[in-house]
Amino acid sequence: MGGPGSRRRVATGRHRGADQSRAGRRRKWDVMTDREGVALETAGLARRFRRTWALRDCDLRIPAGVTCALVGPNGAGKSTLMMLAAGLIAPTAGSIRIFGRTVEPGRPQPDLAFLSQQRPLFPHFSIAETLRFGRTTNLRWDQEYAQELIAQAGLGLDDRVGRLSVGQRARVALTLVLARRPALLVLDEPFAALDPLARSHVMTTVLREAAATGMTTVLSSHVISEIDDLCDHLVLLTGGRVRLSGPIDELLDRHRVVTGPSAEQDALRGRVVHATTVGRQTTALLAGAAGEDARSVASDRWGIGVPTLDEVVLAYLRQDEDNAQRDRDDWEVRA
Ligand SMILES: Nc1ncnc2c1ncn2[C@@H]1O[C@H](COP(=O)(O)OP(=O)(O)OP(=O)(O)O)[C@@H](O)[C@H]1O
Repeated sequence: MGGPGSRRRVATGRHRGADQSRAGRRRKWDVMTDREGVALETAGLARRFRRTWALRDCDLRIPAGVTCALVGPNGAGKSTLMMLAAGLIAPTAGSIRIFGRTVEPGRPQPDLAFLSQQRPLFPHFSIAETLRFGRTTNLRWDQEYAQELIAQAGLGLDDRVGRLSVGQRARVALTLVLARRPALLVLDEPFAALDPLARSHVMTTVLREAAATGMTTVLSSHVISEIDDLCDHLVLLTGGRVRLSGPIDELLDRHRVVTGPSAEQDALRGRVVHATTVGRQTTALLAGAAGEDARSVASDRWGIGVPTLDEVVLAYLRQDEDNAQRDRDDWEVRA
């Protein structure tokens, strides 16, 4: 298990200078965009669909330049947050700002490019026609880069979109958003339905762009192992609320996973996010416990380690599940 210090994410400084010539060429697209500071900020953001609150009390800050994973179970509000950021729907309450500018629903946002889960493309268009469509419908468009990405994908401009594989279509759809040179790229489940090779191509393309230009990326996914290598920032949504948010290294450092005798687990009380007991052994995720600090609540009979991202996310999801079950039981007792 690597400690927090050993985690070095690909999207960070190490690869920033990877392709200086390309970075230089791209600087013209940085105009009018503050890539320092905060990329996305929400205050009391909420969205209701009829009687369902898809998102509530959402106060978030995603710094510029990070690659941020938006995770959470089905129906947690991930797509809703992304659509609010893209200005495709209006908030019921609160506000959302992209690089300091309040998002006004329906107004174009040249700094942001959003790719929805459906990856909308016209099947009867050739790739050349698809790129032409991109050029005419976007305020900012880098045709040279679009063609470069299509060539990298091994595709021809005459290829018909309707005859492409799911993975190839994903790369055309990604080209359409990247050629807009966004300062903030928002991808809703970009790896869904992709085989491992196609997934890796999509990841590499996004990382290269982020490394060369400092682009901020927010992407949703259900597969933690997928985002673990790719992202340096995490937002966990459950039931329309932000459950965890921050740099992944810091989140891991604020938790410890402990394994020890279940007879002693009362000593951990107050720190446990979630515990699982099998036989006489308990494994628990402790919050707010870094290094020696965890030793103050767990005796020498407990093993203490830095959790994986998977362990942290799962513990919070299980805690929510347990709380929901407890609420249901309370209702039944009262009824
Ligand atoms: N257009 C809509 N009309 C009614 N309810 C909606 C609409 N869009 C979303 N919802 C509801 O809002 C909640 C959040 O949905 P959302 O799609 O944002 O979740 P999600 O985290 O993206 O889920 P998934 O991982 O399944 O894509 C759900 O309860 C969903 O049913």
